[in-house]
Amino acid sequence: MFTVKSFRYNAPDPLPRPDRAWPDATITTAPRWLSTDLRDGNQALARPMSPARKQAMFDLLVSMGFKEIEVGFPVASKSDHAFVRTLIERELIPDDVRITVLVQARDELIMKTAESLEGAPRAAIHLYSATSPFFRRMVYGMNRDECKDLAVHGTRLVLKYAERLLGDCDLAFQYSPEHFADTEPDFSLEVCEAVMDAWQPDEQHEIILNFPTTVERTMPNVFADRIEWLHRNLSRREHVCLSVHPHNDRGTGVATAELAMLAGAQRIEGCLFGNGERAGNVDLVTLGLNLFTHGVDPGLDFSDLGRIRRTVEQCTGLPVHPRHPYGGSLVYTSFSGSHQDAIKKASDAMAAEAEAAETGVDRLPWQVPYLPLDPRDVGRTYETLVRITSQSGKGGLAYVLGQWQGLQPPRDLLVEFAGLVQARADAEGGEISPGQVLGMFQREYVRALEAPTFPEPADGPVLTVLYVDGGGIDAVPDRVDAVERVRHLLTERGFDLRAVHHTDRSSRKSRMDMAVYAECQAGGRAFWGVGLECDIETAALSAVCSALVRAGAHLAATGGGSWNSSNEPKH
Ligand SMILES: CC(=O)SCCNC(=O)CCNC(=O)[C@H](O)C(C)(C)COP(=O)(O)OP(=O)(O)OC[C@H]1O[C@@H](n2cnc3c(N)ncnc32)[C@H](O)[C@@H]1OP(=O)(O)O
Ligand SMILES: CC(C)C(=O)C(=O)O
Repeated sequence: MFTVKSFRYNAPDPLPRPDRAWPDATITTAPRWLSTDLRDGNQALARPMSPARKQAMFDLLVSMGFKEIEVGFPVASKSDHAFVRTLIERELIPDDVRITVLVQARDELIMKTAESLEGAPRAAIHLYSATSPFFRRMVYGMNRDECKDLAVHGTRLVLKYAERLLGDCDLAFQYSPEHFADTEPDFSLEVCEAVMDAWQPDEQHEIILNFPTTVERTMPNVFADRIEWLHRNLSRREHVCLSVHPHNDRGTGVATAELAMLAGAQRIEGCLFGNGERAGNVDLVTLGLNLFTHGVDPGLDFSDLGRIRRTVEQCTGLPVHPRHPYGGSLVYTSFSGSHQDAIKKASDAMAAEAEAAETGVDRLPWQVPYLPLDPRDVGRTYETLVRITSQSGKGGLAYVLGQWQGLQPPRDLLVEFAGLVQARADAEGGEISPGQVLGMFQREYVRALEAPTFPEPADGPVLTVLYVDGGGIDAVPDRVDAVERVRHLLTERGFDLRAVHHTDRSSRKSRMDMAVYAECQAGGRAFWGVGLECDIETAALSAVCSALVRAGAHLAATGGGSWNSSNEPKH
């Protein structure tokens, strides 16, 4: 039985903050980003990245615009060390990019780490030591002072080896009190102050103080309170870059990072698509595109998110979840009818607005419901926007028919067709692909007219309405004439044609590409037929023929009567 174990687990104490200001703040600029895909991400893989994959990841990060890239833990393995050396010796680090390497506060390790950076034009050493009471007691066996001394000692060692080995390098320094979120706030501050006393940050030498959740155990607001408290209480604040390193154990890494920014964090460390230890590091794709969708420049290029996803999947060997925010294969796809209907209507409305304003849709504010952004802004197409299942309705079918064939069937036809598609989807239980939708539409409504052959209309159905949609009819100045020609043609043949409509904005592309939808009433219900032909007359005849044949077949099958369906034309 699953029982609550409050003796084992409890919420960390919040920091009393009666004067918190972050809830009223807004994010107006992007933070500095550090990608730790090649370090925290890589160390969490069952099969760490090969040199080629590391290089592909590095190239991707550079191409996206990352300026700070943690490239490994050089003393952890030969391959981490070799990768750092390759980047330096082959001069693969762009001038505006700083690589970072991680190391523990241990003499031998810091020396080797500094050695690994020899020849680098610019780099950062990232020193970490744990500060939480758990860790002090269970792992280090240290009291607070000893734990603080460990961090200070490590900082002095970085200074010592930097001076000895890295004189020509523009070297930055970063310190992380590991398990910060589980550490007493006053102790975190005390350790950071002591580290700063050793590093002596000034205008020329900032210090990056990086606060990790390490294991996410607090709610984002509790973390934000801590960050705001540090932001206000750290000395030498103008020389400190306040950085955060959220993990995602509670599934709130993104919220933690965003609230931390409100609270004063200037830099975020994370991984693309949230790779990293356990439930991952904070996802930089989501964070960046959250900014983008609020109109804030993330400073990172997400214009080809498909390429980013494929590269990350190849490098890590981990698939991105289909529902992953912004990048998942399904996140711009809607299956349910009312969503599809709204997407179709809003897309059409935006296209009309753009046309009226003589501008592109991409110049208008995004106003399509159920879609967080225009998929084209991240290099995704509209093709998979709408997928048809038993949850779909006429709006979705209108979208598919419009998108794939430029067809704009009238509403009543769509209502009928939706019934047919839904019956099939219900029976088969799966998705009906666009190809299947088009095939069903073709088989059901469209009949090629090899010769202008007709069933006799005499004692049968009444042809009520025609909808004409064609590039030709829109393009030619005599479009009224064209419609009149059709009316004449059909009435001459004895059809009682009640109305002819034509589309205002044709989606058919060429003059030779006409769509005509004909409705006839028979046996108390409507039957639709569609003609897709090169000229309006043939398309109209074809549509009428199809509607009549369908009506005739139905009446015959239901015993509702029939009419003379001779194939001989009247004329
Ligand atoms: C939250 C994070 O992601 S931190 C990054 C974690 N990444 C890694 O651990 C990958 C790289 N690390 C390694 O490959 C190895 O741990 C090495 C190469 C650095 C060291 O290996 P080993 O000497 O065999 O040590 P091992 O990892 O088993 O034990 C760690 C020792 O370092 C101490 N230690 C752990 N963290 C730190 C630290 N930040 N600063 C100083 N000492 C530390 C431990 O207390 C332990 O001490 P002990 O030898 O007295 O028991
Ligand atoms: C080294 C630090 C920043 C870390 O990875 C963590 O605490 O999660």
